[in-house]
Amino acid sequence: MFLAWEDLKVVIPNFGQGPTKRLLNGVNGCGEPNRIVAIMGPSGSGKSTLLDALAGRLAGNVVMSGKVLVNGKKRRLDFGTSAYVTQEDVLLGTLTVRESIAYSAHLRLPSKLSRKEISDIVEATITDMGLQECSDRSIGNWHMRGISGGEKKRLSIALEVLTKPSLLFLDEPTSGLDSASAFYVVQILRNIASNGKTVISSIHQPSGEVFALFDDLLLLSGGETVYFGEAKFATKFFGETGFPCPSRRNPSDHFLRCVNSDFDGITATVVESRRIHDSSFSLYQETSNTLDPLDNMPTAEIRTTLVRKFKCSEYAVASRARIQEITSIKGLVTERNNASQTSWWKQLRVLTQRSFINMSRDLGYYWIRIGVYILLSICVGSVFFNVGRNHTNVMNTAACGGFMAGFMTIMSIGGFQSFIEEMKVFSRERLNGHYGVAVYTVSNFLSSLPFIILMCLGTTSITNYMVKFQPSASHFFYSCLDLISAIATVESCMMMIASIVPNFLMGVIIGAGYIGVMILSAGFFRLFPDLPMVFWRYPVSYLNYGAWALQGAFKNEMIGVEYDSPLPVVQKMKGELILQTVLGINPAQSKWLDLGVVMMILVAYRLLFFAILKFREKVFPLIHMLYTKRTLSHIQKRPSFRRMSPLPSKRHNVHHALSSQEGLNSPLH
Ligand SMILES: Nc1ncnc2c1ncn2[C@@H]1O[C@H](COP(=O)(O)OP(=O)(O)OP(=O)(O)O)[C@@H](O)[C@H]1O
Repeated sequence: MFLAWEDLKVVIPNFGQGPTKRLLNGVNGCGEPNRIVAIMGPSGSGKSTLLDALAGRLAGNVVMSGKVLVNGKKRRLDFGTSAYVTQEDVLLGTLTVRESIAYSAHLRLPSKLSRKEISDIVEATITDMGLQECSDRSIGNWHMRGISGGEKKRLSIALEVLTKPSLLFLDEPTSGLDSASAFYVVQILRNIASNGKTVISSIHQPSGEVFALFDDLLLLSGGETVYFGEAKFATKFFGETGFPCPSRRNPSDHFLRCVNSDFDGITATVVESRRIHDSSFSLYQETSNTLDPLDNMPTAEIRTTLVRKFKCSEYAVASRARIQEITSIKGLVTERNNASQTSWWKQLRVLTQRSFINMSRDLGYYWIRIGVYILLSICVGSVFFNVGRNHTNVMNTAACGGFMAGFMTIMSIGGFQSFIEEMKVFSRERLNGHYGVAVYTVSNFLSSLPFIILMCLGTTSITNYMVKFQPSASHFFYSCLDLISAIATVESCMMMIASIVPNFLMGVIIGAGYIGVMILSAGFFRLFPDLPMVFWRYPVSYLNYGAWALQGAFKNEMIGVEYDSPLPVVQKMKGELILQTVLGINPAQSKWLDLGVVMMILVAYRLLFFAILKFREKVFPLIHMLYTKRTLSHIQKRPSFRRMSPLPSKRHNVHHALSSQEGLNSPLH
């Protein structure tokens, strides 16, 4: 796959009077099969932004213009066309290395492959990535120590290269790794590229050995190109520009040293401390001669010189010719071999199984909650022990039911961290085209169901036994089903919140707020007839899963039961009468209707969850395209934007103004 990008600009628009911040400013480049392009630059120079722009993953608040051509055509690299390995390793920590690769293989490789064939591919990938030694170890999470950082990175790459994508993006694959692990990772990229793949990777500060493995180098500083061309000629370019690389220094260190303004501060401190230290031994004069010549020149000046000289250099001419050649390639079709080729049913089965295994191994997902629920049921059971059928105990029964339902639903927030982790894995896999949104929303529900059933069976049996609610099997069955539906509803709602706010704290606040409103409005603490008419009664109590679930539970417990009466003339009071007069609930309406409504709300939440994921995927890019068009037409009118040209000469300025008009008017995303 040939990828070329021309005059790429990424800006954060400023609709006020301030300047528009440019993250990338007229960047050109290309990637070809069998070659690795290394994107280097100091921190904040725009490496990740460039990768995101090329892969079509830019954040919603930025605007991009320019051309990205895939095999000579302007097209989006969307789901499944290429693979992207993010800087952060987003993995399910409870799985082993082999399991992770195997599930990924089953999710994406063609259904027609036999188990044996898939297993052979998995084993070959493990060997290719050098993961044999840790293949049966868990990846690790908050309560489990797992594999090392380098192994995690190789696993992240393994998961993306399983389907042999033609184009691979990697965002700082060696960050946080020691030099040996970093070399190993890049060596693997070298092997991938050598098999005809195009590899584009940002990299922070590679060692000399690692640098030698790259074919092309794109050096960025402040969003501008300092050098683009063959990596081996970069040293020559720096030498010709007046900044030769000292033989003792690793070339990549030297390039970064020239363009990283952070060194100015460090250099000043080093020079000063050396002066103080050496002068005390009268050696200052001698050692100051050994200082780097770069120490005497501000980085901004070096950078400007390099950017200017590169634009007029033979290296820029050569790379422009290469880009031209690539953009004029005709007749090559874009492969979509990275998208999943597995049937819907197989994906559902594999995803449900994987999610179930993850939930069963992650203590925080359900096990801790199940433990807390059981303890709580024992406590509530002892407080309301054998509550009895005296009319004075009617409110006790109601309080016990309300407390259990309220507490059990609000505790769903306990699983929020795990919901967010799973959503992150989903987002990564979805962007790389592993499976569809529908299959995910269904599989996540199916895998959580056994745990919710176990949780509700445990608590209902303890409370029912201790409090002595109606003992018959059908009543027990109803209580259990009622609680299962209520909890599954809240869990669906939590998943939905996790899909909107990927931030733990915000998610918990929003989730708690939501459940709080639902509990308060449910008549848990105020009876239905007494709820204020507007808002709490209409519409909230009707939209509230808790109100329906509790109403059903009261009917289940009280209909058909007689309570001792406080009046001497009437011996017994029917449960139906108490329901109507004391709790304001209509006994004529079946308890199964209440249960049905809770289930409908549950389905509605799952559908909403699906709709939000779909919306993000389909409608966001459209909204973003309109936003880009509007923003570009807005900022182009501003003189401050037009004035800022990356090109130095007058001739270049005219040419650039024309070409950028063309590019800016045709936003890609
Ligand atoms: N969506 C965004 N909104 C606001 N600022 C952004 C956005 N994306 C990037 N930036 C800013 O753009 C600059 C470049 O960021 P980028 O992540 O591309 O740098 P980088 O070279 O990859 O840095 P590092 O090596 O530290 O990862 C930074 O100052 C960053 O804060």
